[in-house]
Amino acid sequence: MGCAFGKEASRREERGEEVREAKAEVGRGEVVENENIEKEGGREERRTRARGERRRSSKPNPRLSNPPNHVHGEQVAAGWPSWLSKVAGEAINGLTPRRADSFEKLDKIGQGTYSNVYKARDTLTGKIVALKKVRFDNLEPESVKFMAREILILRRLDHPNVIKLEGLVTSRMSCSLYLVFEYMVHDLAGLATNPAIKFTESQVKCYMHQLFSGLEHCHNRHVLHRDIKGSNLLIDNDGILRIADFGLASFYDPNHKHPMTSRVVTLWYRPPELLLGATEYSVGVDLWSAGCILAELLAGKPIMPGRTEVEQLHKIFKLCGSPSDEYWKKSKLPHATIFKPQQSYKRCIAETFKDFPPSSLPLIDTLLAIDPDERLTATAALHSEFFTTKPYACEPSSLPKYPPSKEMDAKLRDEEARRLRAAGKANADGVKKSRPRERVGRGIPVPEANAELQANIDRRRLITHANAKSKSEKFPPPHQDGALGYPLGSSHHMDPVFDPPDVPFSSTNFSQPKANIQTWSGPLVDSAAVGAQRRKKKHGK
Ligand SMILES: Nc1ncnc2c1ncn2[C@@H]1O[C@H](COP(=O)(O)OP(=O)(O)OP(=O)(O)O)[C@@H](O)[C@H]1O
Repeated sequence: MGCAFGKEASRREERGEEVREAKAEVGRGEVVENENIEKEGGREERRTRARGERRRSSKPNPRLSNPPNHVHGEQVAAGWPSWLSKVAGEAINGLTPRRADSFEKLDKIGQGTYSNVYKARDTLTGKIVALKKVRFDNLEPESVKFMAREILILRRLDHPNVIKLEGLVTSRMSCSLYLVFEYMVHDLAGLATNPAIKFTESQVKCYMHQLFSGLEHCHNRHVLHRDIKGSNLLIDNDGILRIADFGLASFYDPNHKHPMTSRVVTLWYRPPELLLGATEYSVGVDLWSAGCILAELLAGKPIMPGRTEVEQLHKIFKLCGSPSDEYWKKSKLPHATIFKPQQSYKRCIAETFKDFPPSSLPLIDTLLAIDPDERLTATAALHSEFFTTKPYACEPSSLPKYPPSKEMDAKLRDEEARRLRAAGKANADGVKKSRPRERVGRGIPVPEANAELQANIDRRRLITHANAKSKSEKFPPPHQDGALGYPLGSSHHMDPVFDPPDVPFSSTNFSQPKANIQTWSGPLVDSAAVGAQRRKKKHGK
């Protein structure tokens, strides 16, 4: 997407339109379900109509509209702040807020683009919970509406493999809102990236079975998650996996395809149709991500860690084959002409993953189909050979009890390792100075994928802080994506030069996990200290 968008985006930025356009992108994308969320007023509506885009109905969407006055009054009387009831009345309908002082905050356990997550004790029940504190910049209606959509979606779902919203915490005078969830001690990314943990085939089946069951439920309830990745798959101490973070999720209508934004799903797990700009898509997007996760669990590392959208598509085509001419013609994807590779690639899933259990290959093959219509549904995946041949999925309760492990811990571990490597390198440099010949023939270091991911996350945070809180801005705007190694104004064609050499997936070892794994990853960030640091920075600016 690099430079065509990049130039356009810089021009827009010059005109001061970037933020507005980002919102409009979401507005265009989700006209039907989120009509009232994403429309900003008459001007936007006129623009949509002028484009001739389909609108299901001119009636307000009752799920998302402001409540009538008497409901608003009732909600305020029940303890909800007026700003929340005005903008997100439907999302909180029928609920009563819990008071913040009925929870005891214990630790900060996670940080998202627009939230901080804390471990806390419910003082009424003694239960340990996770409190997701949603940040609102000046109570901007846009960000409140996004959070309202997340709440509405969470309330629509009820399944053992989907995180359960247990309540909301706020008060009439409060400017913040906490979402209460059951506390989950691990996430799949944290476990999968722990070098001390190697999953067996039946353990991989156990996690994947739970993922497909959760996805089946979401899709049956007409919810697309749109950000399936390891760090959003939370796992408790009984081995139960729950799909979490519905911040990018959307309702969809399987019978009436409607346009949605293509700027969703974390890059490594983003399907080709979204990279190519598709705005009409369906459950296939989540199934592509699930296919990436299945292969990642078996390989022991992410299978397509692209650094830019261009590089991501290139990695996809190299593994999954470049699309046929028929597909290019049929799909009419907006960026097809820009991204069509000059060279065609043969699909090589079976060769690349030759060491994987044989029953996994047909499943991976169909989940990673370039054409989303060819991907299995979650229900079909659950009935696939992968789950019906031995070794069967183990029981979640038989999974080993791991020490707490989250992607955040893995990042801290990576940072520590990097720090140690840097320190070692500094020492070695001192030594090398006296022995220059040793430098000859040194290997090229393996690219640090997580550093890229971290850079992305940091940039996402920057963007989110800088702009209005549109969830579509979680991903770098195209002109910034260009800055990641795809210079503005250079060729749009994918050139293998941009793709670092891939490491083959050859030595996967399905060994039993070690019994006594002690890989505690250091103290969690002290929220008070972080808060103080942030305040300092803010005032320092
Ligand atoms: N129920 C929970 N139990 C334990 N930890 C949790 C829970 N929910 C979230 N977390 C932790 O907090 C982190 C951020 O939560 P979440 O992904 O919901 O927020 P977000 O702002 O939408 O994040 P992102 O920017 O990644 O989309 C998660 O990666 C996870 O580590």
